Amino acid sequence: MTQHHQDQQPWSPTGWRELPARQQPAYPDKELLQSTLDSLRTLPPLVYPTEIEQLKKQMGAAAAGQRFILQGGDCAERFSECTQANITNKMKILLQMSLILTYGTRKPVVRLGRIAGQYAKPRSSAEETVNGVSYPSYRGDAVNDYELDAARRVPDPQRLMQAYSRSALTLNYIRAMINGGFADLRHAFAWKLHSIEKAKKWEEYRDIVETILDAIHFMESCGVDSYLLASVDFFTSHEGLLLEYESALTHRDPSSGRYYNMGAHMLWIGERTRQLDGAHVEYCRGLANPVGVKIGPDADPEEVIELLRRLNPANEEGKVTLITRMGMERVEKALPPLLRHIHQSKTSVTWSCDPMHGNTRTVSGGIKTRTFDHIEGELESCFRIHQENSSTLAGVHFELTGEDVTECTGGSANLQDKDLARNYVSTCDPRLNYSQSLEMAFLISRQVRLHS
Ligand SMILES: O=C[C@H](O)[C@H](O)COP(=O)(O)O
Ligand SMILES: C=C(OP(=O)(O)O)C(=O)O
Ligand SMILES: [Mn+2]
Repeated sequence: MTQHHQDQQPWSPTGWRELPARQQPAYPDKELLQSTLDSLRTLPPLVYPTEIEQLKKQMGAAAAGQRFILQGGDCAERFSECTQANITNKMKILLQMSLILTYGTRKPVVRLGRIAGQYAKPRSSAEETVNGVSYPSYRGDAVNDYELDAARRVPDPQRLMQAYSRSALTLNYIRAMINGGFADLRHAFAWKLHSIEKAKKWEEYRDIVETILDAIHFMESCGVDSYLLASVDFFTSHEGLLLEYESALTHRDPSSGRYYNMGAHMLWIGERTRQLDGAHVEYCRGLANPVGVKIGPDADPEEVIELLRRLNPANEEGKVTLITRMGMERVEKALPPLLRHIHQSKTSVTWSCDPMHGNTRTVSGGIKTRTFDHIEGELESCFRIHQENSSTLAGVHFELTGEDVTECTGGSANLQDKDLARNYVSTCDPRLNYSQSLEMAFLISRQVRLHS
């Protein structure tokens, strides 16, 4: 099969098995894997095709500058964190950020959580060594246990079923909250989090909410019905890493004949698994879902164009989002040629910036962190470079949490490396905490206004 003809070949949800698949768990118990996948295939989908199409339309509108995408959540969700408090706090920070962004940019925000399925992680190294002992690396709760115990680090297929169930439970609660009016703008003061006293930006947020509430009261007193403010669209996404799991959740929609991954509204392909002739690209090319691809600083522009042709042969708007994650230092050199080549190729792309993954540094003791100023630096460069190249940055992609964690340094509380140990909770990459996330939303609003 030649590279150029692969996209014309027939596609099936499991056709990727013919191609090399990176970052897949080596399950010792193959029979248990098969029976788990068989059960997963029979279970009801988590999302519905019309919702997926709705998101694709919104992503297309964002590419045209009519909307702005906020994609965010944990690096790795944990099964143990599938609790009311945890889900509520994540929704609170995402809703607060989206309100700040809507107000600041005057654009509707596409709310896309890294949530309800973000349970699998690609790793740089297959093993980690602690106190001279080697263990298989933790690959997310869908694969193995975080606990440092050799037996518990062995990939267990039953975890796939737990991942599906926890995703369903999480999404069920999100839907209940939204249907119940939790996202109603008139309740924007109630999205208060415990760590509010520490969030210097809360005052600024409160002023925005007061202005919005005044406007709503004015509208209502004019007789305008404001019931529409009671509900919002909220979509789910995760890295489409574990291909056996993802293909078990892929179903043909009988009314359109198209295949949808019904485990999430959007999937993305990671920087480590986006090889042109690899299994992840092959799997994703047959999906009708919007698909993201992470793009690091070493990506070859011609290869990215080929990737776009492969993933989006019909050049459908909103179908592919390129999420650049180049790092503050490398973005200046690496992004402009990519934008120019893709512009010339006339392929339709939604551009997003992940200012987290190119800015990771390890401090003594082996803790991974990211500096607020570096994150902001990449984001600002990205906005400017897009404008200089007549391109639109349609959204942002963040690892963040509503909790008061100490994982990234800087921000208004000016966390230092020495503070990281205080409340470092993430099992993989460092997330912006509640106050840093709020602050970031104001910075993004400013950038969107400056560059549109
Ligand atoms: O979340 C992204 C990757 O899984 C993560 O950055 C890899 O981390 P590692 O380099 O510690 O394996
Ligand atoms: C693995 C991730 O990112 P990347 O593929 O960009 O390294 C991630 O988003 O957690
Ligand atoms: Mn990550």
